[in-house]
Amino acid sequence: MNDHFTEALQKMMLSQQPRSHRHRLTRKEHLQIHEKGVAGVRKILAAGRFQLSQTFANRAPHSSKASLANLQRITLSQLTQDTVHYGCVLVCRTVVAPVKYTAVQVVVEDPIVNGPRTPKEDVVVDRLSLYNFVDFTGVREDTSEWLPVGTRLLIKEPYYKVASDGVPMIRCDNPGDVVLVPNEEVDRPLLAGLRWADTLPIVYGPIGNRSGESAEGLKRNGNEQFGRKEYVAAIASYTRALEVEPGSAIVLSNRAQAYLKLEQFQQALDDVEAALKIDDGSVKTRLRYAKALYGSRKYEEASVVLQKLVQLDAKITEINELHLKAQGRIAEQHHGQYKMFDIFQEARTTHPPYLDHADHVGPVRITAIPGKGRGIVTTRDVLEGTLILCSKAYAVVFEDELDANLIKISIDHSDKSMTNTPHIVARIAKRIQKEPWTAKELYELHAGPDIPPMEFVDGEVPQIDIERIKNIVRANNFQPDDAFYPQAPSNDKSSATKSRDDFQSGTGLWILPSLLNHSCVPNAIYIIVGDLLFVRAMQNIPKDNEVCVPYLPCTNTYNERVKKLKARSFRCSCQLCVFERAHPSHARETRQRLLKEHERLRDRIRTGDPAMIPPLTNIIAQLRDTYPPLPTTSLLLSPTTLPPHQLRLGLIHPLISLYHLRASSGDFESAVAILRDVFEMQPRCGDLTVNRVDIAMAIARMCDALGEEMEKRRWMRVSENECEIIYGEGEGKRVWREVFSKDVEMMGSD
Ligand SMILES: C[S@@+](CC[C@H](N)C(=O)[O-])C[C@H]1O[C@@H](n2cnc3c(N)ncnc32)[C@H](O)[C@@H]1O
Repeated sequence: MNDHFTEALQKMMLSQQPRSHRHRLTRKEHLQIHEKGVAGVRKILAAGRFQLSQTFANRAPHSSKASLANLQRITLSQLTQDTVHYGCVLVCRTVVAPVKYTAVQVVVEDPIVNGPRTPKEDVVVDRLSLYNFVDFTGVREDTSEWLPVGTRLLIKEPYYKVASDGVPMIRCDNPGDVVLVPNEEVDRPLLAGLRWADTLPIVYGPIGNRSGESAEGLKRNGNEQFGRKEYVAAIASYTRALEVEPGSAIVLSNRAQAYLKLEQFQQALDDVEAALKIDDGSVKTRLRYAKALYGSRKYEEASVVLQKLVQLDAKITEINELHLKAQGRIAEQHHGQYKMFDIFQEARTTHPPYLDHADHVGPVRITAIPGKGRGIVTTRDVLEGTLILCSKAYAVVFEDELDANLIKISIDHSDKSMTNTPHIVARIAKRIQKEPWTAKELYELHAGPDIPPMEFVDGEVPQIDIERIKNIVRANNFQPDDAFYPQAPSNDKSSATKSRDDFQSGTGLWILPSLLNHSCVPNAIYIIVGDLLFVRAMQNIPKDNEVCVPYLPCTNTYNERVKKLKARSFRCSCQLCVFERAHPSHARETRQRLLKEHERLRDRIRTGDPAMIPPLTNIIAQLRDTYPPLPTTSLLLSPTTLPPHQLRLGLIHPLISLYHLRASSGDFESAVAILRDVFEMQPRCGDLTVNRVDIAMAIARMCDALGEEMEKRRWMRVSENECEIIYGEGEGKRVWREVFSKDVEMMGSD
C-alpha cells in the first residue's frame, strides 16, 4: 500500500514540474494508455488493495454557469492546454468502455465537420476524466452501464489540462456540465452538420418507437427485464410500449413497480396515479400506489389507501405490514413519537444504516437571526427533553461504505480538511439528478461567507453546481457516528466530548438541521442514529428563543474554539465566549497552558499512579485561579442564562482525572466528593448532558462501594432521568437499562 502511495505522490510531484509543450497523442497511443489504466485497475481489484479517495487538482474545480444555448461549439483539436474554455461547448463521442479510478476515465473523439471522409485513425482523440460523475466510491474496471461506448457528449466550458501521469485530459468536475445525447436525438442544433468516423454499436437511453415493435411485445420484454432485475432497461421497454400504445394501465403500473425498485418514488407515484385514472386498479396496483405514497413520505395518504385494501383482503401480510409501518411513521411525523431504543438496535443491524423513519418538525420555525443569517427559534415555551426535530439525511456516506484500506490523500489545494468530500458531493449530485425538485432546498443552504445566494428562475430546475455543493457541504456537514450512547466516565476523551472533527470518515448533509446555529453552551443536543438526526432541547427554552447546537465540544479551550470557528468564518458570542472574552488574556493563556500540562500527564494518570495526585491538584488549584471568584450571593438569572459556576468548564477534565486517581487509590470519600462537584459544574447543555448521565452513575457506584444505599439509589435515578432528557420519556429509560445493565444487575434498581 505504501509503495502505491509513494508512487502516487511522486507522480503528483512530477506533474507539478514545469513542462514543455507536448505533442498531441495519437488515437493508438491514447487507447494504449487507457488499456494500461484498465489493467492497473484490474490489478488493484485482484489484490483487493486500495482505492484512492481524493483527486489531484491543480486548480479549483469549476462548474459552468452558462446555458447550453449560449455556448459556441468547440472540438478537441481546438482545445488549449491549462485553460477553461469559457463560452464554449465541446462536442465529442466516447470510443472505449470507461474505467472508474478516482474519476470515470474514457477516451473521446472529435466529430467530423462536413468535408471529405476522414479515416478513423486521423480523427483527434483525447482523454476525458469525469469527476463526481458516479456516487460509487471504489474502482471499477468497466463502467459502460453509465457511459456506453459511442455515447455522444456535450461538455460545457471544458477545462483542458495535463493529468498527474503527464497525459493531457479534459477534466470535468461538475456532472451538470456533461450532457449525454441519446442516439436517436438528431435534431440538436449543436450536432447539426456533424458526422462520426464510423458507426459504434451504442444503445443509450430509451429508444423511440421503432416500426414493427408491438406494445404487447415491448411489455413482454419489459417484464422479462424486470424479472432479471434490469429495472432501467425494463423502464425503457415500458416507455416504448407506452409510446406505441399510450394509456395502458397495466404497463403504467408495471413501470411504476420498476421505479419502486429503483426507489424513484415520485416517478412511481406519477405512473400509478395515471394508471388509476384509467381504471380502478387491481389490488396489486393499489398496493404499488400505497408503496409509492409511503416512499414519497406521504404516510397519511398511504394509510388511507392501505386501510381500504385491508378491508378488501386482510389476509395479505404485505398490506398489513405496510399499514402498520405507515401508522408508525404518522406517529413520528405528527407527534414526534420515536422508539429510540428500537431505532438504535435497527441502526446496529442495518448495513449501511439507512433507516426507514419519518421526519418530524417540532415547535420551531425558521427566522432571520441578527448577525447569524437564518436560524431556528421556538414557537412556544419548550421544556427540556422536548424533541425539536428529526430529519433524514439529504445525502450521507457512512464510514463503512468506504473501503477499509482507503488511502486518504488530500492534495486538492482548495480543500485540505475534507478527505471524504468527493463521495458526499457525488452522492448529492446524483440525488439532484434523480430528484431535481429537491435542488432548491439544497441550494438555499449557506455556502460560506463570500458566496452570494443562488438566484432561482421561476419554473426552471437549477443545474448541478459542484462548486456550490462542495461549499454547502463544507459549511453544513455533520459527521454520523453509529450511536451516541452514554458511557462510563473515563479520563480518556469520553465519547461525549469527542470532537466532531475526530470522525474523519463518514459525513452527511441534513437540510433543516443545517439551519441550526452554533453556541458553545448550546441549549440543544443533536444525536445521529444511522441517517437520522435528532435534535432535543436540553434546557427549558422560552418562546421565540433560538435553538442552538454545538459545532465543537464546549470543553475546548477558548482559543481552540475561536480558531475552529474562525475556520467556519464566524465569531461566537454565546454566554461562555462573552464570559471568557472578558477575562484578561493572560488568564486564558495560563488556562490553555495548564490544560496542555494536564494532557501531558494523562498517560501516567491513566495508570492510576498516586504520585500524580500532587501535580494534578496543583494544576486544578491554578486553573481555579484563572477564573474570576464565584459570587457569594445568589444571582437573579434569566431562564436562558447559566449560573457562573457552570461556566468554568476548563476544570471538568482535570477534576475527572483526579477522581480516577482517588478512586483507584481506594479513597472513595474524596472521589465521590469530586464527582459531585463535577456534576454540579456540568450545565445541561449540548453533549455535556451525556456526561451528566455517566457521572451520576459513577457517583452511584461510589456510593455503593461506601455502603450508602439511599444515595446510591438517588444517583441511579438522577442518571436515568438525565438519560430520559436526551432520548425521550420512557425510551431514555430503556436506553439507560441497556447501557448500564451490568450496574443494574449488581446494584439493583427501583
Ligand atoms: C450550518 S450554517 C447555520 C445556518 C446559517 N445561519 C444560515 O443562514 O443558513 C453555519 C453558518 O451559520 C453562521 N453561524 C452559525 N452559528 C453562528 C454564531 N453563533 N454566530 C454567528 N454566525 C453563526 C455562520 O455563518 C456559519 O458558517
